[in-house]
Amino acid sequence: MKFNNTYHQLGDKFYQSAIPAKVSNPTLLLWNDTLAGNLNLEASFCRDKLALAQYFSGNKILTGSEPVALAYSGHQFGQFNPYMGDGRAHLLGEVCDKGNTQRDIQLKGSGQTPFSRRGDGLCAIGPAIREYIMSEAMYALGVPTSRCLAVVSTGETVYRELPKPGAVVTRVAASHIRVGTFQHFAARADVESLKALTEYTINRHYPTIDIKADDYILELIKAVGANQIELVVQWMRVGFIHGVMNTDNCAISGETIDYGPCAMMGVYHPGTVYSSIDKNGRYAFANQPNIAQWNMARFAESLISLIDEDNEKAVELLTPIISQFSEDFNNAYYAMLATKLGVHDLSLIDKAFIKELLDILQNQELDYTSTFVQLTHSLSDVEQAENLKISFGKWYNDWRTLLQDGKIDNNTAQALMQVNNPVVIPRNHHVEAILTECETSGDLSRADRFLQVLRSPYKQLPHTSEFQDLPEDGDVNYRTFCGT
Ligand SMILES: Nc1ncnc2c1ncn2[C@@H]1O[C@H](COP(=O)(O)OP(=O)(O)OP(=O)(O)O)[C@@H](O)[C@H]1O
Ligand SMILES: [Mg+2]
Repeated sequence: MKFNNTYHQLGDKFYQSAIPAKVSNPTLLLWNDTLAGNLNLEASFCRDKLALAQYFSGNKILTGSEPVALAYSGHQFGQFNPYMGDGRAHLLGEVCDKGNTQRDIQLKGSGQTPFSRRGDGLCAIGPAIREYIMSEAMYALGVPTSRCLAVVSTGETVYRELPKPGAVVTRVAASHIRVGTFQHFAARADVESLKALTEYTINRHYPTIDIKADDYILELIKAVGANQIELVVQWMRVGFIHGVMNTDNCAISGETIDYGPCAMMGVYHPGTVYSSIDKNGRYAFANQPNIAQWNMARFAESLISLIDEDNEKAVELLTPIISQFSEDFNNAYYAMLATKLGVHDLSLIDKAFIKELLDILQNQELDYTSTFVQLTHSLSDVEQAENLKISFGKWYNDWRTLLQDGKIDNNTAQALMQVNNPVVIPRNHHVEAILTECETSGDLSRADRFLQVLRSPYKQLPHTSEFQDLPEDGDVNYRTFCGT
C-alpha cells in the first residue's frame, strides 16, 4: 500500500497521533479481495493471511502509514457534544484506488486514542461483521457507502453487557470528514482551520467548485446537500434505516458511514425504528430526509464565519439553500419511487398516486421489498397480476393503465424495475443469525454464502432463496444496539 497522508498536512489540530493497540491472537475472518484489487494491493500480499491479520489488526503498521485519530464534534440526538473524535479508530492514511480517487484506510476497534474518554477503544466481532456485511450489501445495491477491506478477530475479550470476542474492522471511505469535523472548528471559533478544512474538502470531494469565487462556500453547501439528498433517496429505495444520523455520522463525501444500529425495513411503515436508544423515533425510516436537512442546517451554520463578517447577512444567504432541500428531496424521492414502478419520468405519474401505493402497503402491513418484486414479476406473470389485482384493487389496474397511456411497454418497465427493486436485502433476522453464528462458533461459511447472494441483489441466484424469507414476527420485536 502506498500511503499519501494528505490529511496530516492540515496540521495537528485536526488529529492526534495514536498507535493501534497490540492484540494477542489476530486471525483474519473476512477479506475483501475485489476491494483489495481496486486499491492496487499486490496479489502476493493479499494471499498472506498471517501478514494480513497482523497489519489489519493494528499489530503491525504498514510502511508509510502514520496512524492518527481524527478530531471531530457532533450533535448526538440533537445535543451538541464538542468533545468527540475517533475514540476507537485509527486512520492509517490514504491510498489511491484504480479510479484515481484517494481512499481513507481506517482501522475501527483498534484500541484507545486520546479521544477515547471513558471508552475502551474496542469493537466486538458482531458489530465488526455487521459493518462488513451491511456495507458490502449497500455497495452492491448501488448506494453510496464506505466499504470494508477486512475483519480480523483479535483474541481479546471485549466487555459489553456480556463478554464478547473482539475484532478490528478495516474501513475504506472517500474520507472521514464529517459535518461534525466542521462543527469542531466552528465551536472553537477557529476560522483559520475551518478555512483550511473547507479548501481541503473542496479539493478532495468537490473539485469543480471554484475556491476563488465569492460564493464558493454557498456552492459547497449546495453540493454537499445534493449528495445528502441522493444518499437518503437511495437509502429509502432499498428500505435502509441508518439508525444514528448524528452530525458526526454524516460524511461530507455523501457516503453512508457508521453501520452501528442500522437495519432494513421489512413491513412498510414510515415510522419504523429499530434502534433501542432512539426512543422518540428521531431517526425513523421516513424521518431521515428531515434529519438530513437538519444536519445540512448544522453544516451551513458551521460555515457562517466564512460566508460573511455580518452574521445576519450570512444567515440570509444560507436560509434559502437549506429551505430548498425539502422540495429537492421530494422531487428526487418521488422520481426514485417512479422508477420502482417502471416509470422513468416523474411527469408521467402523480406523486399522489405513488403515495397511495405506500398507504396500501402500510395499511395492509406488506413487506416493502417483496411487494416491489411482486409488482415487477406481475408484468410478465398473469397469475401474479391477478393476485395483485385482488390485494391492491383499483390501484393495480390504474398502474397498468398508466404504463399503457405513457407508452411504456411491459418489457421496458420491467427492465427499469429490475434494476431498482432488489430481490434480496440483508434482512435483519438473517444478519443477526449470521452474527450470532460467527460469534459463537467462529464459523464464517454462512456469512460467506450470505455475502455471495448480497453481492448480486438484483439477481435470483441459486442460493438467493435461502435469504429471502420474511421474519416470522414481521420484525416487530427487533432491536438494534450501538456497538460501543
Ligand atoms: N468503545 C469505544 N471506545 C472509545 N470511544 C468510543 C467507543 N465507541 C464509540 N466511541 C466514540 O463515541 C463516539 C460516538 O460513537 P459512534 O458509535 O457514533 O461511532 P463509531 O461507531 O465508534 O465510529 P464511526 O462513526 O467512525 O463509524 C465517537 O466519538 C466514537 O469514537
Ligand atoms: Mg460514529
